[in-house]
Amino acid sequence: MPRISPKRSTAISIKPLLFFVVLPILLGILVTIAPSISSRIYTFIPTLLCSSTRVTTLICSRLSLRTMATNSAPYARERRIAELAVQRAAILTRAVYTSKVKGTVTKEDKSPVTLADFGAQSLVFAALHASFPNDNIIGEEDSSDLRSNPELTSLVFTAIQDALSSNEQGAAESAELGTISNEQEMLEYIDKGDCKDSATGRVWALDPIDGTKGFLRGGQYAIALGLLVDGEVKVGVLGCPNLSAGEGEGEGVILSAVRGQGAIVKPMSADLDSISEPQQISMNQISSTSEASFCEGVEAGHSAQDLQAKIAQALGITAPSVRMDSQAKYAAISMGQGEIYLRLPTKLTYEEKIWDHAAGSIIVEEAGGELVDMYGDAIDFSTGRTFKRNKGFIAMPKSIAEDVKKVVREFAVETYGRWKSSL
Ligand SMILES: Nc1ncnc2c1ncn2[C@@H]1O[C@H](COP(=O)(O)OS(=O)(=O)O)[C@@H](OP(=O)(O)O)[C@H]1O
Ligand SMILES: [Mg+2]
Repeated sequence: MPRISPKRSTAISIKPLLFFVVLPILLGILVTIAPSISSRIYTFIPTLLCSSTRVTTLICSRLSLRTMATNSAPYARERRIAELAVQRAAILTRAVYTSKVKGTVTKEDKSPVTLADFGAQSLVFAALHASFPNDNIIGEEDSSDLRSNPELTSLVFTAIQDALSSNEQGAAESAELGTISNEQEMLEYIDKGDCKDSATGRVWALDPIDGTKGFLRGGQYAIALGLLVDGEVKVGVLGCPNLSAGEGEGEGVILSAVRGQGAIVKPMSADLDSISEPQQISMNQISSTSEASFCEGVEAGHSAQDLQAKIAQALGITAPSVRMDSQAKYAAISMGQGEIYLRLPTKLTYEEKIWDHAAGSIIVEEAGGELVDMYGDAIDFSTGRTFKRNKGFIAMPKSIAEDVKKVVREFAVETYGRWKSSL
């Protein structure tokens, strides 16, 4: 039962008194003296309203001018901090890859995690906390494997200190990106990613190393960071240390996108703040599915490769699939290095993770692509840490989207039936 506060019950008891006694007296006085003052009241009230509206408008316009001066486009600051945080995390992951000790442990779900996953997560969360302390965060890792392993904890902390000292930041930048002073603080940052709700407010989703198996074998991997606002991805940043923007370009790219503003790529080693006109990226808007090449995951346990091969054949694709770990697949097709990404489930009980798609999805969409599930339905990012309304993810350029969706839907219905979410 809702409780009535004492204040509210007093208000109820004096209401009749106000209504039946005080109000008639005031009305009486007003009627008597109205002829002399009513005209003044009637002109005073609109004047008051107008001037307060003008003051409000003036304040608002001053504030928005200031905001525009420092932050010319929506989410400019979020994109910038996310890019810098991902770049700093990549310094750590690259250093761990070349060092002998990777600190690999097996998680409860049997997947590997390395000291680089923990270090990257801690660095990115320190940056988000420094710049956006009120935002929520969903992160793949937690600190439980570290808290029971002091040796690994110390290795992660050392890797973080090395990355911080080799990242040549100015004082202002390190204030924006935060630092990590001791092991306890590092563990606390790692555990900031325990948010469960992705439907309301501002929520960042991070995979500190997407494609950990790819990372370990020297293949593709990605540091993937997305910002959701009320369940919709608004900003995405993908750091792909082993991917190139094209022939003759160096290895290592950072892709980013803001909803409605297109997608861009920058060299990973660049001074990101000094790039005033970054390179826009766009998908190949081919006219027929038979011209496409398609990407899929390396691990046979992560997507139904046999079914994907049949779908490719039905689409008239003759080129062999390009197998690649991580969201580098989204990055590759967004830069026109391939056209279609197929990820159909090996079992319907597996729920795809929000951090495995948040950043990649917006980059593909802003590069002129479409991302839907295997039945052609929109992807719903509002269901928490995992996707509860979608199975099977497909991405392609808009120009061939209708044809691809039709074929994939037919195979999906035939293979899995019409899966229904329990939500
Ligand atoms: N059964 C199953 N089905 C689908 N996806 C799964 C499955 N098991 C794990 N994962 C997630 O796959 C993430 C790696 O995806 P990839 O695209 O790199 O897969 S692949 O290795 O290239 O096949 C991997 O992310 P990381 O753990 O960050 O590497 C997992 O989140
Ligand atoms: Mg991961």
